[in-house]
Amino acid sequence: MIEKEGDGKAVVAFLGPEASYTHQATLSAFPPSSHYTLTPFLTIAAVFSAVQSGAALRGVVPFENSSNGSVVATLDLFADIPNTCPDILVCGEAYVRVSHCLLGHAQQRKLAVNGSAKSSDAAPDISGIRTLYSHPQAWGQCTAFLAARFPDTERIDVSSTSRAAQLVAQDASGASAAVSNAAAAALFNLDVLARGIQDRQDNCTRFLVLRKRDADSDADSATQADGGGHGTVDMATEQKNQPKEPAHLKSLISFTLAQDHDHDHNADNPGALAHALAVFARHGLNLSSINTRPSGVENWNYVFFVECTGMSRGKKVGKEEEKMIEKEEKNIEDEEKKIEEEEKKIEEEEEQEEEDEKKRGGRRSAEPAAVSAALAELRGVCRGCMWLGSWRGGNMTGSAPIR
Ligand SMILES: O=C(O)C(=O)Cc1ccccc1
Repeated sequence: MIEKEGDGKAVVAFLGPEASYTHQATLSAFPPSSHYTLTPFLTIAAVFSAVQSGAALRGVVPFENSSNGSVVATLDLFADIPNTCPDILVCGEAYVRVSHCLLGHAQQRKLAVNGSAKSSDAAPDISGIRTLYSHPQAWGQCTAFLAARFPDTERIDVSSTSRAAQLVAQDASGASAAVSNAAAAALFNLDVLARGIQDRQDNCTRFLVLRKRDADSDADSATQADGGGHGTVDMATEQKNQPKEPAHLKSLISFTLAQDHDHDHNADNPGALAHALAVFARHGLNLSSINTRPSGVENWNYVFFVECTGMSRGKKVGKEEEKMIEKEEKNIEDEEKKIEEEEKKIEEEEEQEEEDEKKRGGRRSAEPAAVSAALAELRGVCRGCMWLGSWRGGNMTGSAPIR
C-alpha cells in the first residue's frame, strides 16, 4: 500500500516546511495520532501529486483568505485536474486564524536614555532590511504595515510563509526578513521584529483536505461525501474531527462555458453563465462562492468554480416539475419556503437513515443526490463539468499549536 509509510502509518501531505499555516491547519484536522504521519511538501502542486499518486492518503492545501481572496495556485491546480491529477477530490476543510509576524535577525538600535545606551527595550531596527520573503497571499494581507515600513523594499515570492522564514534564517547578513508566523520564528530560531502585522485582526484562511477518488464508489460524478475515511487505512480520528454541525454539505464543482465568438473574438453566448447558475437554484443548492481562472485551453476562456451548499439527499427534478418550478420562480418567496420545507424533510430522512445505518453497524454512504442531479443538468448547458468533491462544512477554529 503506497500511501503508508515504512512505519505503517498513512501519510497526510501538507504545504510545508513545518510551521506553515497549512501545517497548523493540518494539525487541527489531523491531531497527533498513531494512524497517520504528517509530511511536509515544498509546493501545493507536490501535495496534489502526492495524493494523486497514492504517496499520501490525504493532502492539505490553502484555498482562500478572508481578506485577500483565493489562493490562485490552488485554483489553477484544480483547473488543470483533468490533465494532471484526475482523481483528486476535496473531502474536508479547516479554518485557521492568521496572525502574521515580521521575522528576521534583530539588530538592536541603541537608544540613548539619560545619556546611557540602553538596548533591551528598544524597538528592533528594521532599517537594514533590503529584501522581504513571503507567500504571495501574505503581501495582500499586510498592505498597511508594508506600505508604511517597506514601501520600496524588494519582495520575493516563495512557496510558503515557513519557507520564507527558513530562507531568512539561512541569510546571516540580516538584510532579509520574512512575513511569516510566530511558530516559524521558534522553529528557525528567528527574532520576531513585529507582531500582528495583518490588516485585519480577524484574518482567517480556509484550507481544503484532499483525497483520491475511490475507483469503485466515486466512479461517476458525485457519489461520496462523508469527509474521508474511504482509504484502506483506519482514519477514525479524521472522521471524528469532521464537525457534526452544521449538517450542510458543501460541494465544489467546476465547469467551462461553450465558446461562441463574435467578429471581435468576444465571447458571444448571452445568458450562458446565468443558465448554468440557475441549475443550482432549481436543485435547491445555495451558492457560497464563485471563482474563475483562465482555462488554459484558449484565450479568454475560463474555468468557473462553484461551491454550493445543500443537503445530501436531493429530489430528482422531472419535466413536469421543471415547468412548475419555472412558474414558481416568479414568486421567489414561495419557492424559498418550499425549499426550506423540503430541506427539513430531507434532513429528517437523513437523520433516520443515519440511525438505521448505525443500527446495522455499517458505514453510511452519503450520496449528494441534489449535486448529482444538478451536475446532470449542468452538463446540458456547460462544457467540461466536473464534481470536485463534497464534504461537511467546517467550523472556524483557532490555529492548533505546533509542537
Ligand atoms: O501555509 C502557509 O504558510 C502559506 O504560505 C499559505 C498561506 C499564506 C498566507 C496565509 C495563509 C496561508
